[in-house]
Amino acid sequence: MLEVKNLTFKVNENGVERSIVKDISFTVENGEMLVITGPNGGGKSTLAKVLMGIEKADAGQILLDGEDISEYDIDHRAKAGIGFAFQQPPRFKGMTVNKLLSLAAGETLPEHVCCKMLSGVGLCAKEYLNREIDGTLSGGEMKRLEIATVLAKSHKLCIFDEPEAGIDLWSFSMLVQQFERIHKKKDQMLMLISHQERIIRMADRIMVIEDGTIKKIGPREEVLPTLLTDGAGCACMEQEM
Ligand SMILES: Nc1ncnc2c1ncn2[C@@H]1O[C@H](COP(=O)(O)OP(=O)(O)OP(=O)(O)O)[C@@H](O)[C@H]1O
Repeated sequence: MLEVKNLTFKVNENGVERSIVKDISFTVENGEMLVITGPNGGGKSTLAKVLMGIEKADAGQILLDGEDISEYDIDHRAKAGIGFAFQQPPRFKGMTVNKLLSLAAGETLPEHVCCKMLSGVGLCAKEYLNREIDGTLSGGEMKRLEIATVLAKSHKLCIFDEPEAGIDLWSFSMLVQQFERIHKKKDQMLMLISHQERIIRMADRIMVIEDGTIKKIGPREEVLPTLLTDGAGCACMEQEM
């Protein structure tokens, strides 16, 4: 279970302090899929970064299965069980796709396992397995590789920030299937930040973040209809792909 208590994150812009995440508290139950949505600039990605340890909270507490991880750095949080896409996968000479997947999994993966992972995110394994992670990969290919690295091993909590961004319809469908598969097993918590109706519809609970605060949180059946009718909700939700 993830418990987030009174989380606050501020930035200093030209000497003026601004709260981007304002005293946010919520929980994610074991096996639950929480989808976070809301208008652009509301603070969703920042919240994710604070949870991952990329940004340091100014106040508040984060507990993962009762363990206080608030002061942990990124590596320590990853070890504690938080999985998230590499924002910038390592791009040094010799880092191939299969090496990256093995790195993410924490063990040397046999080729057939890497192939399965790549197919799962819509990448044709044969073409990618030995390819170097460099500037020749397209944005959509990189995004899917990032997602494959998160899925490479089981975590207590997986965080995906707009997994739909920049990927084609076919790959998006494959991703949705991956999320459904993980969700069905109920052994990992999933936190997905998304504007996509198809992803929002998979949620057990939906949390709407606006202006750094939780505007709504509740079961899908309760919150989804309000997104469809609410002005702000409509603005933040993209049509089904
Ligand atoms: N380090 C920073 N310094 C200054 N402002 C920041 C910083 N990080 C985020 N912001 C601002 O905080 C606000 C929230 O940004 P964030 O990326 O978290 O929003 P979001 O809800 O994920 O938006 P979107 O739906 O567009 O992805 C924005 O106004 C952004 O410009």
